[in-house]
Amino acid sequence: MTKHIVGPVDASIVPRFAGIATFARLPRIEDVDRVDIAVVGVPFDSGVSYRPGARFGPAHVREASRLLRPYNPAQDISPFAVQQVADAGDIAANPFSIDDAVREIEAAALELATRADKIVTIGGDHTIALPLLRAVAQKHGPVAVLHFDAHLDTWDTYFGAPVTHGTPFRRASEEGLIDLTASMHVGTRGPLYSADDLTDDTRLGFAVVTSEDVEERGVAAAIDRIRTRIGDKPLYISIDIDVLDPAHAPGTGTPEAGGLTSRELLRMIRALSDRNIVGADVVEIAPAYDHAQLTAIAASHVAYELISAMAPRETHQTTAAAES
Ligand SMILES: N=C(N)NCCCC(=O)O
Ligand SMILES: [Zn+2]
Ligand SMILES: [Zn+2]
Repeated sequence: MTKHIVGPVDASIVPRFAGIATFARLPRIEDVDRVDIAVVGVPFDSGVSYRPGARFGPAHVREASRLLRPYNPAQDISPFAVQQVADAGDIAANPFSIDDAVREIEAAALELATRADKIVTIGGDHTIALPLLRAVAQKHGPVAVLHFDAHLDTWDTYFGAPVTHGTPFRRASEEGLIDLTASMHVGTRGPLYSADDLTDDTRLGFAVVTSEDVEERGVAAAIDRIRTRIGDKPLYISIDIDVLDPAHAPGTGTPEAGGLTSRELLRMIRALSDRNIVGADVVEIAPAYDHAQLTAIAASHVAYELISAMAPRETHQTTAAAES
């Protein structure tokens, strides 16, 4: 029996600049029966250490995602036709209490997981990866984490606060949410507090492909290291948009020079389409510092490649029904 899949609004019938923005003009979750992938926003940025504004990231990425088209030639897949993808709106997270917000995000992600097989989250600052990983680990156990970021985000505390956007992977490691034999940071660079930041991170168990490694040895070598490291483990991909060079993604809270190009990042995600991706986030998009939607366009393509990489390959592709 063919499953009925509701695809994006057809841009040849309703201009793509018309209508309320859902991600990629997909249906809202309320408008479909079953969901393979839910795209959900987490407009929360109370965990930032520098520039605020990522709370406006989800709306900004949705706005910039209007131009995405249904067929992805780079992965030879129509990601919205072979699986039901829907926009689940935003999680309401308390902006005045990080503790409350983190509880609310975990609870909302668990609730959403009863309706959707997989969740792709648009942030929000990187604090949100902690409650998202708590929810994912309840379903899958400890997951391999592939973390694209300029920063390690395994620092301990800021001003004594343990849950911030610089600490999610330290807390998640301590809580046993991460399979540390199969996890790695990609694209790290820039000034640190001390050399201990690196040794602490290595002691936790993460492997690292730095931004300099990508430049020196090339993207193909980076992809080899990533694929070997994650193997066939359940994989959670967390992408801080500041992994991109500020030239490619200026709209972010803690930019660092010398980063990846969007082309390099998209290629690395495409190389994961045969892996068991169980969830993903794209975080730290801060529109107040963006120009010409540069950062949001990059983030929307990153999310599109993630959704494409998650798509089932064995299913025969059908054309998505255009519904508005
Ligand atoms: N997760 C992001 N984007 N940044 C962490 C930066 C922490 C710091 O201020 O040192
Ligand atoms: Zn970062
Ligand atoms: Zn980060």
